[in-house]
Order: sequence, then C-alpha cells, then structure tokens
Amino acid sequence: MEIQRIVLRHMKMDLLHPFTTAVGTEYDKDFILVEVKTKDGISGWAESVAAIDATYKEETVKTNWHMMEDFLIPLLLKEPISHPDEVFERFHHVRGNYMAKAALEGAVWDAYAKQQGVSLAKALGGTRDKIEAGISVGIQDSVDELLHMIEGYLKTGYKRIKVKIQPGWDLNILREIRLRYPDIALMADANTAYTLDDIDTLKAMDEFNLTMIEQPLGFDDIVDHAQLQAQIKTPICLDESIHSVDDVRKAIYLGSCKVINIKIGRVGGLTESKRIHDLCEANGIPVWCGGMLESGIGRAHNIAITSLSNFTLPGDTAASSRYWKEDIIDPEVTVEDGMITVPTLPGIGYEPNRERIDRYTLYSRTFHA
Ligand SMILES: O=C(O)CCC(=O)c1ccccc1C(=O)O
Ligand SMILES: [Mg+2]
Repeated sequence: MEIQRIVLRHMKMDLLHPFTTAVGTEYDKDFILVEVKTKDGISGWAESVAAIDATYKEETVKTNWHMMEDFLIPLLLKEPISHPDEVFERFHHVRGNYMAKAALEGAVWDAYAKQQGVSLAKALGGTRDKIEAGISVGIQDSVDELLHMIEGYLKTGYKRIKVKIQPGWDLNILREIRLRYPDIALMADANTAYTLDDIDTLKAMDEFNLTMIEQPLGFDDIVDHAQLQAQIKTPICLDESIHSVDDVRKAIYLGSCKVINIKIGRVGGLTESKRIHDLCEANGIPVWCGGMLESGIGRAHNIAITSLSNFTLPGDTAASSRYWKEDIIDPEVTVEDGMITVPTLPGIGYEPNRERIDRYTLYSRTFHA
C-alpha cells in the first residue's frame, strides 16, 4: 500500500450528556480524526482516543498532534507498507505515545481492509456477526438519577451495566442497584480512585456479586493490584495500567487481574490488541473492549475488534445515540436487543459523513508523501 497523503483534523463534538468519573467531568469531546489516502484512491479512517486533558492517561490532543506531525507521519510516509502489522514495527523506536500510534495504524488497517475488499472485522480474524453491547454509566448527582438511568438502559436491552465509582459513591449505590436488580450483570469502574488503605471498602464489594471491578488502584500499578486480588473474590479488570502484551504477561504472572479491558488506543493499535487478545485466550483470561466516548469512527474499530473470539464479555461499546445528537458516520451505530451487528462492508463498514465531519472540524492539516 502506498500512502499519498494523510489528513489530520482536530474535531470538537458536544456530548449529549455530561460524563463524570472519579477524575472529572467531560461535557464535550476534542479528538484527532485521521484519514489516510492511498495512491489508488482509498480513504482509511480512525480516531485518536487522546483527550483534551491528561486525566485518564498522559497523552492529549496536542501531544498526539505533535507526535504525529513531527515523528510518526514522516515514518509512515517514508516507504510503502505491505501489511498493517508493519506499522507497529515502524513506530517501535518512538517510545510510548500509544494513542497517537494507534490512530495512524487504525487508519492504515481500514484502508488495507478496503483494498482487500473485506470488512475490518474479517481482516482482523473476527468470527462473530453480532456483539453484545454494554454501557458505562457515569457518576450522577443523586442515587435516584442513577437508578432512573439504569432502568432506561436495561429497557433498551444493554447486556451489562458498568457504574463509575469513587469513595463515597460506591457501596451505597451498589447496594441500591442490587436491591432493585439482583441478577443483572453489574460491574464497577474506579478509574484509580482507591489505594490499599481502602481494603475494607474493596472487600465489602464482594457481597454484590460484581462481574468485576475495573482499575481500583494506581494508573501505573500492577503490584498492589496483585496484593488486592489475593484478598478479594471479585475479579479485578485492568484498564489504565495495561499498554502492551508484555504488561499483560507480567500482570498474569503476578496475579494482578482476572480480566483485561482492551482499548485499542491505550495499547498502540489493532495489531497489539490482537496479540493481547491471543495471549489472554491462551491463559483463560476473558477480554472485553473498553470505550473512550468515541465518535462513530472509533466506535466502528471497537466493533470490529470485539468480533474476535475471546471478547466473551460485553464491552463499553454502546449506540451512537447514547453520546451524540448526530454521529459522523452513516448509518450510525444502533443497538437491537442488546446487540450490535458487525458490518460486512469493506473496512470499518460505516461511511464517514464529510459534511458533518467538516462541521465539527476546528482545523486540519494535510501531509503529502
Ligand atoms: O462509553 C464509553 O465509551 C466508556 C466510557 C468510560 O468508561 C471511559 C471514558 C473515558 C475515559 C475512560 C473510561 C474508562 O473506561 O475508564
Ligand atoms: Mg476504565
């Protein structure tokens, strides 16, 4: 594949509802949209999950733009690519910056799948034609509001409910949810809000039969998590502290978790996501696909990777309408009976809507080979 040009767009879209976690509230979404144009006229698309600030991980929209512009795009444009797996290797000497790398690599994967005439899911080795949709519910002003939202999402058919927790918004809400819904698949995401000093609270969560607790401890920790996992029954799922297949190998060795959340952006792309998926499968560790409030383009990538066999737990991939008044793809992502149909058209399988993309673009820059 010969890349002729790469277009970066700094996008800004309003979220329908504010989203609050242990680290802050998001009202709108700034992100970088990547379009890779090949010599034979194909456009491959992806988005970076780096946010405007560094509250989730250290990468931001601006650091991504800098890394893409000054280092990653020149590497990508240097010589042709025969398979998207090569992109990870080509970026290898640039340390970290996984989200920036993943966005460029993802656009190459989409272009490659389109060139081959197959869906991205198929190009990745996916086997499912439908995936289970789960939903991540932010911290609310009151327990009543939270219960009301959960009721709505269950009516829509979502297969599992994830609630954001933090000290003071944890045992109380989990108890209320379980009183009302004793049997639903329920999990909690702490986004690093606890330490081992909170062991009593974390142990107390065992009574709620959660499918897992996500990232209770430090964003870069796998050692304390191993200590915690040895003392609680609830399976720990790692999100923030996993960036590579090597991180997963070490976490399995230490016993830091029983489940892995794969976010394509956090681990440097689809190729590394597949490697993590395979290692987890070989070790009996189920995986699921995390979300970063993506537009339809990132969402399409999440749907494609979730079609792989070891994505056995519902992820955070929800319908477009849960986030946006209008999405930037046609058709938008919909959930029916709690399921999302994996597209079979070539590439990501949804058509980017250029009119809407232009409307949400703050600025753009084109890089020529
Ligand atoms: O609906 C989604 O996209 C998932 C939302 C979510 O939980 C999340 C959103 C932004 C940053 C981190 C996380 C997380 O999984 O920790
Ligand atoms: Mg998380």
